[in-house]
Amino acid sequence: MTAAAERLIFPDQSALVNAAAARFVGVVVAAQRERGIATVVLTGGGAGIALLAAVRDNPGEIDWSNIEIYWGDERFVEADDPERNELQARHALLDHVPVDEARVHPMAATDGRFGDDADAAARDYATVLAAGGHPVPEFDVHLLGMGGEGHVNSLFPHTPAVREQQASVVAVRDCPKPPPTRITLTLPAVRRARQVWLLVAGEAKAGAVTEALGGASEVDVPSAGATGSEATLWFLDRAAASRLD
Ligand SMILES: O=C1O[C@H](COP(=O)(O)O)[C@@H](O)[C@H](O)[C@H]1O
Repeated sequence: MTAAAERLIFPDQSALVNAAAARFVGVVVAAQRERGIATVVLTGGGAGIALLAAVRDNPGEIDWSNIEIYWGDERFVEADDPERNELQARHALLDHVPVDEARVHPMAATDGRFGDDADAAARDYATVLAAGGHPVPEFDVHLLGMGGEGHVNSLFPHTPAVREQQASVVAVRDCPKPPPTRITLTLPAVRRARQVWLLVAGEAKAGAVTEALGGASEVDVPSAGATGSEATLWFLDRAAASRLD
């Protein structure tokens, strides 16, 4: 089942990030109370990393030993490259809280076990996702940023990756946004999440927001296909929402 998208509009990115961070803490704590463990998917990008820094400032009652952490996509570069979504997430949050490293699941880097074989790295991450017995866990929340052309994770318009219906994770080459080689969860994997949150700020994204929420196809505007089974929340600042009715 897919939930109708809900729009939450804030004056600016800072207000958006603070509201999303507070809600993220609430979802994690509620999942830990209900199921003992929370399962989240992190994203890169400006708002996604800012959310992690805001959670670091106000972590509420999160039990850091009982949170499984995955990434929705990764730039396929060396582990210490500042472009890595993992590295940015570690600097913003994970290096500062007592997470259980066995529950932190970064995607491979080019200086890791698969070298520059992005397909092998993607296959490996599919195995990581499947370790719990389902091809993809039922994530409590999957965070997403969105690019100005509507990309989410590393799913760009009109690419094989955004059309992928079988694999949970694929390698992507020749991305229009650098770095060119990436690894990404596919839309069917994103849709395993109970809640999908899109964190979108800035006028440059207003057109894609309007198209995604106006019924565009996911091949044209990948964010249109990013939905959760229980909730799909669009956290928008006024600029990003400026072309909505
Ligand atoms: O390249 C990426 O871009 C998106 C959006 O980033 P933003 O800075 O425009 O918000 C991001 O969510 C994704 O994880 C990342 O790899």
